[in-house]
Amino acid sequence: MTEIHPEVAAVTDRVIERSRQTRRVYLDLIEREREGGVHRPTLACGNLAHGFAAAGEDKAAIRAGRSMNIGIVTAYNDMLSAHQPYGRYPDQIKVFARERGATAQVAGGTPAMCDGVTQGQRGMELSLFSRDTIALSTAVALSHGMFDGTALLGICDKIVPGLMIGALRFGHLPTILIPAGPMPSGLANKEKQRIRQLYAEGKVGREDLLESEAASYHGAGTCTFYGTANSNQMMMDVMGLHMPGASFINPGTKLRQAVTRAAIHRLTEIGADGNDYRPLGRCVDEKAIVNAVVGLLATGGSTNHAIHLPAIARAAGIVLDWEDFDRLSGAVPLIARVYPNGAGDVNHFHAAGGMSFVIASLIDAGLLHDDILTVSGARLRDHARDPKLSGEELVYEDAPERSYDDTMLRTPAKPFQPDGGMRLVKGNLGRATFKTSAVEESRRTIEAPARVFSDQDEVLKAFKAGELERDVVVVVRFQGPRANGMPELHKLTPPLGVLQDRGHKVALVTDGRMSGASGKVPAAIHLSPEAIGGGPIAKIRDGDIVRLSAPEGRLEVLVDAAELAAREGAAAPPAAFGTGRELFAFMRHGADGAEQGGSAMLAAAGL
Ligand SMILES: O=C(O)[C@H](O)[C@@H](O)[C@H](O)[C@H](O)COP(=O)(O)O
Ligand code: SF4
Repeated sequence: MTEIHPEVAAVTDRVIERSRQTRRVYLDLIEREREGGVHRPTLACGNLAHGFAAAGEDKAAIRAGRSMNIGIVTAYNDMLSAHQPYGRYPDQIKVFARERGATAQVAGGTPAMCDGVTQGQRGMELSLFSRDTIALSTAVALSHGMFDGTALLGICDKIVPGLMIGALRFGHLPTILIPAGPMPSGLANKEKQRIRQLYAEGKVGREDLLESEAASYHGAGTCTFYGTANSNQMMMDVMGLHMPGASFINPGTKLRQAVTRAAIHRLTEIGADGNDYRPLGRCVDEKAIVNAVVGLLATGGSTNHAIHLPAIARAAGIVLDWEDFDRLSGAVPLIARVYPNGAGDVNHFHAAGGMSFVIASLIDAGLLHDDILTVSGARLRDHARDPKLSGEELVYEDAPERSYDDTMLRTPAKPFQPDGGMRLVKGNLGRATFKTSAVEESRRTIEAPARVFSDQDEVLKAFKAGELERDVVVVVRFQGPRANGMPELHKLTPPLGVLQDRGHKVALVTDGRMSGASGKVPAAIHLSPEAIGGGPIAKIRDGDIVRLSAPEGRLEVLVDAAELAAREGAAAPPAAFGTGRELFAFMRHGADGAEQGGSAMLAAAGL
């Protein structure tokens, strides 16, 4: 087995050391929950009878309590193309559970926001907090205490993080993630992006744009860009929380169903009453969390995980910060280019070798921890195998030695770039995330006059009015968790991309977020401290020179320190009403920083 890379080992030790106290508290909690928590055998008759009243053919087995009862937590809805296939999963899962003498019940559902539907709309201001709403819904579902194992049905952006945060508070239960897979490839993402830029320039009309979008997002399954949803799949793979090869099999295929079936069968084998107990809270340890960061950096994954991963880690008593990301980014090379970091999409990535290639390459280079507690029972290296059907039977084959497509995949020895796709930039404005994997090298240092906004729609208006036709650092503030819920500002990508393509030096600096599908425009995002509460971003004025540089790890406004300190910060826009945003005011008021996960829920819980 390859020695673990010294920097990966050092960061892992740093996380273990920093988390020692909180991790101890967490492990004690899940031990108490296992020993004395709310369980079917300890429920009163009235409780139990309510729990199995509608269980039909499973009633006797649930009542007897001699086999695993799986709690399904499902984020099914028709809004997310990725989650639409889940509508039929619970009935299938019940059949698969019965095949192993177990039972399954839908413990509860969670909301799931499609960021594609809300992108650029008011709903996006609920997006980040929908993650914590999902965590709360997961806790409500599992609080019934009827279950000995958990199956989580969720794929997209905040849904996997929310399900994980909620399920980790029931971390004494064995838990498996059940993906549904990407939609088949439609219109190429780069062509979609080209039509969007033409529309932003007024060169094509709404009908042409809609036609292009509908050809790209054309069916059931996850969107095929490598955004937050597909980054979630990769992370669950390298954390060992999926069955091997589960992530990128298309929905509605026999192979997809076979892997789901194998996942449920496996779940019935890792319960507390068996001889291979694998509780979620022990699977998600410091090594698994570091693996998720390494996988994210090596594949150019979504910047949103700079926010979600610290939140997931906190739920397991683990403290992860942006220095960890930055130090790992210096050691972990970029070995995959999937749109927006390249031309191909996740279907092409999967066909080119996909996660088998990534897991094998990173473990063999000592960059991933191989010795983690996987749900499959195998070492992580053995997850680098491809699921196939032999007749009706699921078999795993060694990934073929591929003359892999090196426009999509490279080995760590010959990477696309020597360092991972995500850097920490800091200076007199605070700390921010800068994703470099989709930004041309020549654009990773930008110094230009600022043009300051407090609203993304104002940026679009200024673009349309021709006010941005120059070298410019667009500063959009009051977009942090406590201001307006930290929406993604992905709608700014096409106009800023147009300016960039016209030869201007362009960058974005914001305390908000971008989509995992954003890419080509250099951006310092998640800037902390945010404008609300006095972050220096509130003091930047039109014309100030702002410099951001990924190679230098710096983000600065070039204004004399005394002058900057003497400036009054801009006033925050009024709190938003409408589209339900007022209902989330308590989450805005209590949210902590993006680096901690931007969560009022975790902050108030003392986690
Ligand atoms: O972080 C992400 O991956 C995004 O939130 C993604 O889920 C979102 O839906 C994008 O908006 C889709 O991309 P388009 O908006 O470009 O279609
Ligand atoms: S990937 Fe984004 S746009 Fe696609 S279904 Fe998921 S949330 Fe919606």
